[in-house]
Amino acid sequence: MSHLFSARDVSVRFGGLQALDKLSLDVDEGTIIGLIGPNGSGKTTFFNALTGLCQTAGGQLLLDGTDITGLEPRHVYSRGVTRTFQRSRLCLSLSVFDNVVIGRQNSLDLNIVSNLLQRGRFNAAVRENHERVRALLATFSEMLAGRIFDPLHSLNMIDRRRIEVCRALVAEPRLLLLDEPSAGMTPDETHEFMDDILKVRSNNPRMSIIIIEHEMDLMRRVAERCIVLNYGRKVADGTFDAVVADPWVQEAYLGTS
Ligand SMILES: Nc1ncnc2c1ncn2[C@@H]1O[C@H](COP(=O)(O)OP(=O)(O)OP(=O)(O)O)[C@@H](O)[C@H]1O
Repeated sequence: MSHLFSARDVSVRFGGLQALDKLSLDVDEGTIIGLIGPNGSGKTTFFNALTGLCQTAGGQLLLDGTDITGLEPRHVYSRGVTRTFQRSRLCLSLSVFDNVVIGRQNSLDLNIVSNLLQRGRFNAAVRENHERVRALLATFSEMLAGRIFDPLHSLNMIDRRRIEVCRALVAEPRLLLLDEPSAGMTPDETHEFMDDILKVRSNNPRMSIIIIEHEMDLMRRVAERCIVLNYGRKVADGTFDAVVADPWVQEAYLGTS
């Protein structure tokens, strides 16, 4: 069976540290995969390797069977892999609209001269982008959509996270990578955010999502499959219930054995 994405024996080294050690995993179209593991187990490194932000020392990253190993981040992005970051990369002084629309940079004409000369085309592009961003914000709430031109710094934590997700979604990815999206949220906000992810999923049934999370309730609710890393190696792969029942996972990660 062909997979949307596959990692084959992917290794990453930082000097003497083996951050990923022959990691192999498959992601099918339209699935949500949870990636869990202790701090420093290589989860973010995997996202960085996949999005071209760090070099691999071996192995292959395949998107639809095409080797994307070593591609520059913008080329991975234009092939339909987008992401959020553990630490926010939003620009607080810009508007919500600006922060989201920058995710469509591949389709924006940023040439001032051509935009001045072709005002009709420019205005149509602005209208189209406005409608697209507004519709995305409305996925989360009409209230957020109504704040499209507010400065980002006026939004609370959960709405900022939603903006990061919208920025990753605006390019209509095939594979969305979410790196600890609930970090810094209260339990109530985390609960709301779970509903958000499920909404995103039902609006984009063919898109696949890999989500790194320490919040186990969130994983239980949204992830169809969980993969557990430890010291850069895959140590478990299965449904949430199967993975958390694994004695190794209980002892090493959940501390409940
Ligand atoms: N750029 C880098 N240079 C050197 N070492 C790095 C670099 N990036 C990550 N590491 C190391 O690689 C290992 C894996 O880090 P990584 O951030 O992928 O872990 P993680 O599972 O995402 O952890 P966390 O849950 O804390 O975010 C860690 O030991 C980390 O210190």
